[in-house]
Amino acid sequence: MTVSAQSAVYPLKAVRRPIPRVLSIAGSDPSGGAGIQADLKSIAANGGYGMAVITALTVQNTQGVTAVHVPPVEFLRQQLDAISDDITVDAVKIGMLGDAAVIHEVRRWLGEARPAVVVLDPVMIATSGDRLLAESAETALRELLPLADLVTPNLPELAMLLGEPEATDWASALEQGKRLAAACGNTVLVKGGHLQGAGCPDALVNTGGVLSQDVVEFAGRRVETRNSHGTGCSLSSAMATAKARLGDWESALRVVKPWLQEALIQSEVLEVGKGNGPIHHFHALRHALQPGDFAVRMWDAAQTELAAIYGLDFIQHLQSGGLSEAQFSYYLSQDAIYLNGYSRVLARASALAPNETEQLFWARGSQMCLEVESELHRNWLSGRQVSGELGPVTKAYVDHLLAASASGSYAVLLAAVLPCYWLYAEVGQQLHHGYLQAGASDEHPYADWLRTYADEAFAEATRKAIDITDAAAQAASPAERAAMMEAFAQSCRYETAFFDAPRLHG
Ligand SMILES: Nc1ncnc2c1ncn2[C@@H]1O[C@H](COP(=O)(O)OP(=O)(O)O)[C@@H](O)[C@H]1O
Ligand SMILES: Cc1ncc(COP(=O)(O)OP(=O)(O)O)c(N)n1
Repeated sequence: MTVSAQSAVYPLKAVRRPIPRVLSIAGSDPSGGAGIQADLKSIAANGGYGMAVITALTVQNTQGVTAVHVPPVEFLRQQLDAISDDITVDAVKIGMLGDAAVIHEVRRWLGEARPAVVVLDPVMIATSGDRLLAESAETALRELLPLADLVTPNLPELAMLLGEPEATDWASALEQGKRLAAACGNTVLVKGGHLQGAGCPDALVNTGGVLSQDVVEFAGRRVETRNSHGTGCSLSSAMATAKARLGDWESALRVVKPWLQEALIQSEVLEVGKGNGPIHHFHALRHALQPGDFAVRMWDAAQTELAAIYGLDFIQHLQSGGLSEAQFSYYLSQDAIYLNGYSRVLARASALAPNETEQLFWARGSQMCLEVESELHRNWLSGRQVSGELGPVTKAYVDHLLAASASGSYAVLLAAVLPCYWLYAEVGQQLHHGYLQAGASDEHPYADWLRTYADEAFAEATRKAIDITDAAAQAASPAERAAMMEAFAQSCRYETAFFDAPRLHG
C-alpha cells in the first residue's frame, strides 16, 4: 500500500494561492472611492495582497473629476518593472489608462511579464460624466482587450467598444456581451448597474466553452443608494483577487457579488462627501470590543427594566413605608429560596472560571449567598408568618440561571447572573438614598432593611462582577455575545418580576 497525495474518500480541492499578490494598474482617486485607492481596499477585503502602479492622477471627489495628470510613461514602465522584477504577480487588474501612450506601455509590459490572470476594466467615462480616457485612445484600448482574460465594461463602455447604441434592457446587454466576448476571445462580465428596475443582475459571458454555459447569470437586488462611486473599480479588482484564490470566474463572482451588494448596503455608515459616496469595502470587519464596551451595551439593555422596577408598587411602597407586612414577608421568603439556588449557580461559575482570581471571586459570592440566606432566616423570617413555598417567579428565575449554567459557556452564565448584582445594587442605592433624603427616620417600618442597602462591599463586588463579565465578552465569539445579551436581558426581566411577585403571589 502507498500513501497518495489525494484522499480516496474526500475530493480535496487543488491548492491555490491563499493570499494572492494582486497588482492594480490604475489611476488615483484622492477621495478614496475609486481608482487604485478602491482597488487596494477591495483586494484586501477579498483576501489578497494589493500592489499599485499609478497610471494617472485625478483631481476628484464624490462630486466629480476636475483635472487629470498623466505622468511620463517612462516612469510608469519603471514602476511596472520594479514590481515584476521582484514579485510574482498572481493577478493584474487594469483600470484607468488615461491616454494611448500609457495603453501601449502597459501592453508591452503585459507581453513580457505575462501575469497569470488579467482583468481589464475599460474605464472611459466616470459616472459623473467626466472623461478618464482621451477620445483618441479608444482604438488603442480596443486593441488591448484580447490581452485580458476578463473584461468588465459597464453598459455605456460595452456599447462604445462595439460601436453600437447602449443597451437599455438586460437581454440586449447580454447579446452585446456575447459579441464582445467572441470578438476578443475572452470572458466578458456584463454588468446591470446602469439599467433601471429592482434587480441588478450581472453575467459572465464566454462563447468559447470556458464557462459552464455561454452565459452564466447572477441575479442581484438593486440597492437604493447614491453611494455607487467606484463600484466598477471595486468589482474588477475583487474579481482578479477571487479568481487567483478560487481558480475560476464563476466561483469568483459567486463570492464577490454578495460582498459588493453588502458594501453598497453598508455604505451609508461611511458618510463620505456630498455627492456619490464610496462603498464600504470592509463591511465584514467587526471592530474588536474594547474594555467597557459590553458593559455599556448591558447597561443600555437594562434601562427599560430598571424604569419598570422603579415604577412598581412594591418598590414605591417599600420606599414610603406603606408596603404591607404580608408582601414584605413574601419577598423575604422568596429571596431566601432564590439565594440558595443562586449560590449553586455562582459555584458553577467558579468551577468554569478561567483563572484562580475569578474562581475565588465567584466562590466567595456563592458562600456569601448562603450566609445572607441564613441571616434572612435568623433575623428577618423568624417570627414572621411565611409559607416558605417556592413561588412561580422564583422558580422561573432559578430555572433560567440553571439553564445558563448548563449551557457550558462561562460568559453566558456570567451575563445571566449579573443582573442580580447590578440591578439589585442600583435599586438598593436608590432606595437607600430616598430613605436618607426623607430624614432616615427610625419610625420607618422598613428602616433596618433600607439601611442594609448601602453596603459598600456589595457595590464593590458588583463592580468586579461587571468587569469580569465585560472581559468574558471580549474573549467571546459574536454568537456567544448575542447569547450573553439574551441571557442578561432575560435575567433583567426576572428581576422586575421578582419585585412584583409579592403583589401577585404574596
Ligand atoms: N444600486 C446597485 N445595487 C446593487 N448593485 C449595484 C448597484 N449599482 C451597481 N451595482 C453593481 O456594481 C457593479 C458595477 O456595476 P456598474 O454600475 O454597471 O459599473 P460601473 O461602476 O463600471 O459603472 C456590478 O456588479 C453591478 O451589478
Ligand atoms: C481614478 C479613477 N478610476 C476609475 C474611475 C471610475 O470608477 P468606476 O468604478 O468605473 O465608477 P464611477 O466611480 O465612475 O461610478 C474613477 N472615477 N476614477
